Order: sequence, then C-alpha cells, then structure tokens
Amino acid sequence: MTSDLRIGIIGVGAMGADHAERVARRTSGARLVAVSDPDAARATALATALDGVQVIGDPLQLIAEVDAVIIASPGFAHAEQLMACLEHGKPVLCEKPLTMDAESALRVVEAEHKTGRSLIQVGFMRRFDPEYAALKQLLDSGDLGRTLLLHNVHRNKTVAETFRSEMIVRDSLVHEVDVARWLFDDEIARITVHAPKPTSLVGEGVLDPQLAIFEMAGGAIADVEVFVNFQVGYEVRCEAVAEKGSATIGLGVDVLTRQAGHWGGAVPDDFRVRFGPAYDIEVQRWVNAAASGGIDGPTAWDGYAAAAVCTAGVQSLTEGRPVEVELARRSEVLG
Ligand SMILES: NC(=O)C1=CN([C@@H]2O[C@H](COP(=O)(O)OP(=O)(O)OC[C@H]3O[C@@H](n4cnc5c(N)ncnc54)[C@H](O)[C@@H]3O)[C@@H](O)[C@H]2O)C=CC1
Ligand SMILES: O=C1[C@@H](O)[C@H](O)[C@@H](O)[C@H](O)[C@H]1O
Repeated sequence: MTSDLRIGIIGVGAMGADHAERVARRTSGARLVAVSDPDAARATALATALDGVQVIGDPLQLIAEVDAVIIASPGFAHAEQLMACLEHGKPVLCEKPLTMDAESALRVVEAEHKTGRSLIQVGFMRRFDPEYAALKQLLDSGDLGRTLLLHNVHRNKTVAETFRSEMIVRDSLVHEVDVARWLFDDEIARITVHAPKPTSLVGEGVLDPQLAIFEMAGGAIADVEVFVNFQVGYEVRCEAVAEKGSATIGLGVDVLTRQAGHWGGAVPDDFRVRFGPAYDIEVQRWVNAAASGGIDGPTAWDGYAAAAVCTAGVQSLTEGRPVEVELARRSEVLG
C-alpha cells in the first residue's frame, strides 16, 4: 500500500504526454493513475506505454476518481475542467493560460475563493526555471538598484496552422505577461501590441511576429518580441536593465562547439527541451504541496491577471492602439 498522490492528466497531446512521463518516471510522492483525451487512441497508446494507467473517457469522471489533477487540454477547455476540480475539492496544476479570457478567469478565481482553499496552481513554469529564478533573486536583492526595463524575446520554431494572431497573445505572450508581473512584482496597467510586416511563411492574415509593450503600474516598461514561426528553433531571452547594471538570461551558451568549419551551440527545437528542468521542478513542488491540499506556485489570481492583460492585448492588436488593462480589485474579490 502506497500513500503516493494519485494523479490524473486531462489532455495528453504535446504537454500532457510530457507531464505524464514526468509524473510516471521522475516525480516522487506521486503516481500517474489515469489519463483522459477525446483522442482515445492517443490516450490508450500513452497509458499502455506507461503501464498501470487507466484511460477514462470523460474528464469530469477522471476528476472525481483521482487525488489531484493536471489539466493539459487546450485553453478553451480549462474553465469547465477547473470548475469541476473545485467542486470535487481536488488540487489542480492547470497549464497556462488559466482560461482564454478575463471574464471566465475571474469566475474561476471567485469559485476557488468560495472553497476557502488554494486549489489551483497555474503552469507558468518559467518561475521554476533556474535561470529565471536566479534573475528574480538578483533583482530582488537590490544589488542592481531598481529595475527599470525588461527586454524579452520569445521565439518558437513553428506552430500549428490553427494558431492565429489572437493565440499568439493568449497562448504565447501570456508567459511574458506573467514574467513581467513576477519580476517587477507589479501589475501591467497598459498594453500595446504592434503587428509589424508579417512573415510570408505563415497563413494569410496571421500577424506574426508581434511586438508588445507593457506599461507597469509603477512606471517601469517591458518590451517583448514574440515570433512563433521563427523557423530556426526555440529561443527565450530576458534582459533586465536596472539603475546600476543589467542582467541577461537565455543566451544558451553553455556548450560551444567547433565542427566542420562552423562554431556555435545548439538551438533547442521546442519548450520541452529548454524548460524541461523547470517543468520537473514545477511538478515536483506542486505534488509536494498538493499532498497537503495546497499549491506552491502561481495562483489562480496570477492566471486571472494574465488573462486580463491578454484580453486587453488582443483588443490592442485588433484596434491598433494602447489599451488600459481592466483588473478587478483584488481585495474586493478575495476579501
Ligand atoms: N507551459 C508551457 O510551456 C506549455 C504549455 N502548454 C499548454 O498546454 C495545454 C495543451 O497544449 P499542447 O499540449 O501544446 O496541445 P496539443 O494540441 O498538443 O494537445 C492537446 C490535447 O488535448 C486534447 N483535448 C482537446 N480537447 C480536449 C478536452 N475538451 N478535454 C480534454 N482533452 C482535450 C487533444 O486531443 C490533445 O491530445 C495548453 O493549455 C497550452 O497552452 C503547451 C505547451 C507548452
Ligand atoms: O506555452 C507554450 C506554448 O503553448 C506556446 O504556444 C509557445 O509559444 C510557448 O513558447 C510555450 O512555452
């Protein structure tokens, strides 16, 4: 008899399958017991490969049957599945974005508040990345003085054809929204999303790349280039500029080789390589916290605040102007 936390995963595409392997093979105190995905063949193949994992067709039934849940379904499915986790009192690590818009995200925050518990952790894994964590520690130490600016680059090799302009804001830029709120420890008051001449290597009408400007409530500014069809590989960089110095992460320069007339390092293909250690730390810490019914990471409120910024960001992209972020008063929602 084991007291391991019995985990169920909803959605086993790229991210869900990665988490399944993580929970099954290298997370202590947890056991993967069930998966659910409308693509039954995909769920069955994964369950078979991982041994001892049940396939449950209905995600709401999975929620009822396990101790804790990882949601890795597409963002549009998160709200209903999160509400079911709250109804059953189940701790849940929900992949970002919390939901696809500010309104539904706020409903989730309110519903969680009614339970009187912190059950939802949002998968903003960069907070667990050793490089980002070191940057946060350095900025918080005050050694560089006050942080004034952040320059961010977020590039994916390619994305699915269904990934339209809005998704670049809600699904990709949302990471920098969280990074800026976290590093500055401040809210984003205003966002502008510019759409430069798009790459010709994507479908008609897709605005890629995008250049976003976040104006923080306290006056600092962050800029973000987000380019999801960069072709080369996965690159995430952040430079913080402070009063007495600057600090940069994500240069990917740990191994430089000279070979066949070239020198340089490798560019990872996607986030599973670059942020693998961050997901490992994130899931292990969530499991440890969930075992006592809590969380240890970005909260539902963080997910809501990010959704509110992205909602304003999509409006800015559509209307071609800066848009103020409408954020509910935290004290009114959470008491
Ligand atoms: N933290 C991170 O760096 C990353 C987070 N993500 C997030 O993970 C989630 C999943 O993304 P991917 O794995 O890239 O997508 P994906 O398209 O590879 O996989 C999604 C899976 O969910 C299944 N699905 C569709 N509708 C569903 C529903 N209603 N209920 C349950 N399952 C459903 C699909 O059949 C598919 O197997 C998204 O929220 C995404 O934003 C994705 C990539 C990286
Ligand atoms: O979260 C992720 C994906 O969903 C998103 O589509 C990518 O742009 C991000 O780089 C990745 O970290």
